[in-house]
Amino acid sequence: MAETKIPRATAKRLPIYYRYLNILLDADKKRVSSTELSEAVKVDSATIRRDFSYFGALGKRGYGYDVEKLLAFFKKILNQDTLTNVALIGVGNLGHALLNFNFHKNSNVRISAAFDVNEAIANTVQSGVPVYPMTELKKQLIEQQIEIAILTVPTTAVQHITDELVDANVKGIMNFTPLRISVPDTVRVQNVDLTNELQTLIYFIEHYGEQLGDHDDNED
Ligand SMILES: NC(=O)c1ccc[n+]([C@@H]2O[C@H](COP(=O)([O-])OP(=O)(O)OC[C@H]3O[C@@H](n4cnc5c(N)ncnc54)[C@H](O)[C@@H]3O)[C@@H](O)[C@H]2O)c1
Repeated sequence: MAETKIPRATAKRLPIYYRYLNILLDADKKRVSSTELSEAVKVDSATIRRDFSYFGALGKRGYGYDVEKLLAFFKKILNQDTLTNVALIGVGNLGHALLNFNFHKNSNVRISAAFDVNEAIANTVQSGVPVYPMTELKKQLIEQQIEIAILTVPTTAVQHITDELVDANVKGIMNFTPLRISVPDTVRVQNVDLTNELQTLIYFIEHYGEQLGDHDDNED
């Protein structure tokens, strides 16, 4: 099951389904139809059925989906039962904001170590997270078995740091810098660019105006 290859757009929707299913469980709901789910998460029901179909037939015709079963299933797929420790590199404006936020509500992910070249911030604790000097990067990542890193450093430093992360066996990088980084095939990069997202939003509003629905995601 873990090896199922799913489209990126489907993967991006899984946490949305997961969050809503938790709400249903808290409300003691035993089952949910794809139409109900569709209205709640603002994804059309055909897409939901197709997304779920990548994992085999999970629902029953005329019955819908069993909330508990579906939740258990997503929990496993999304690794919700294991805590994932993440490193943050660059404790500046954006880094501080992320440390402060630290994915509280999504308790299976947390930033457990931060790194910065600035001596004034290295060897301090920020929002409950230890900040290490860059000289300790590889040692700490390996010791703490951290395989995911968030990059919030200036663009000038980003490729060099990426190479160090790769050398420390990091498997996934969330890149907040506007620069596209080079990594080997074994490493996955997720770029986050707020300017792009805003520009896309402005484009859609200017070109499609009132035809817009609630879509918040690109299709595959
Ligand atoms: N993706 C987005 O939506 C978004 C939004 C804002 C900022 N950014 C980007 O995020 C990055 C950080 O922005 P910021 O406003 O927090 O910058 P900042 O200058 O406030 O912080 C950068 C931090 O990185 C540290 N740093 C510098 N060189 C380093 C190195 N070689 N190794 C380790 N740490 C190093 C600095 O000491 C500083 O603490 C920039 O690349 C910026 O373009 C992205």
